[in-house]
Amino acid sequence: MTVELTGLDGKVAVVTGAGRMRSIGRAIAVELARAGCDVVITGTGRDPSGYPDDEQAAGWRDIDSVAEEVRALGRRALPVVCDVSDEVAVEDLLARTVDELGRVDVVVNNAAASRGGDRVPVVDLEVEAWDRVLAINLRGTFLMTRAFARHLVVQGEGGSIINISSIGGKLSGAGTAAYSASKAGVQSLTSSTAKELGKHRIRVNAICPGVTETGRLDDQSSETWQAYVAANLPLGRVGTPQEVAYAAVFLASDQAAWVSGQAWNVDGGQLTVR
Ligand SMILES: NC(=O)c1ccc[n+]([C@@H]2O[C@H](COP(=O)([O-])OP(=O)(O)OC[C@H]3O[C@@H](n4cnc5c(N)ncnc54)[C@H](O)[C@@H]3O)[C@@H](O)[C@H]2O)c1
Ligand SMILES: O=C(O)C(=O)C[C@H](O)[C@H](O)CO
Repeated sequence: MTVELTGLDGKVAVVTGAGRMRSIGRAIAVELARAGCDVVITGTGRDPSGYPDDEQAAGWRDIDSVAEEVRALGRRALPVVCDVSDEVAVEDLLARTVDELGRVDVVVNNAAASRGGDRVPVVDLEVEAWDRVLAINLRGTFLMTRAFARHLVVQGEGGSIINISSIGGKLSGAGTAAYSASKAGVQSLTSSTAKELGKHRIRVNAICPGVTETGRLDDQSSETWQAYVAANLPLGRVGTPQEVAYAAVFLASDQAAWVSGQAWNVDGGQLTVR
């Protein structure tokens, strides 16, 4: 017997932070399109906080290529520049989605940043770095959830909100305080909103990826990396963006109709039940 994932044909999905080729957001956008969704792909083209790095600019670079991949699968694609930490930009994103694609069914809050807060102990952490990471990862997920959940409630046909957290939100490491706190906050927000929105048949879940092979891993030296993998990953390898995307497609589908409020580790077995 084959279990076919259903309920996504002709639905509209929004995936934030999907404007890079080697990324989890791009893989989710493509797999949702393959499952039948039209997809709004968002990325940033600027850094509103003026933080000195190219993390935001790079988030827009490949957005048209990702949109082309979605169209090649026979689905509509709408690429939009949107900084998820900006309330007005998020409201504009909702308006454009509904104007141009007519509805919303699936929202994937994937956009995130860590730079400035990476490998910095709390005693050395700049307030600006803390604020920036929390603004994008947690405030951004809140703003997106609030705007799109309001619409889903009025639309009246249920929906699925999927928040990309991290195992780092469950297993806070030294030097990752801002990022880990933001991802733990995303899990807490997932729990609250799942309880509030269940009566509208809106399901809210988090996915907690472990180390996944995206552009973010480019600066890992191979020796350190092999040692990390050997010590921490029972399956002996890091994950692929597509493997995280499969979990997102399942959570978006009708086959996950009774799954809500969960924070699902997709991590090669790094975190296990206690
Ligand atoms: N790669 C991993 O090992 C890993 C592990 C666990 C969790 N995650 C999570 O998976 C998600 C995707 O990560 P990725 O590895 O594909 O990295 P990524 O950096 O390619 O993806 C994050 C995207 O968010 C975008 N972004 C940053 N600030 C934004 C803003 N203000 N508004 C809108 N978009 C913004 C970035 O430009 C980027 O395109 C993130 O939530 C990340 O925390 C990744
Ligand atoms: O969230 C990320 O970017 C990760 O790579 C998750 C890490 O595996 C986790 O923080 C390790 O403790």
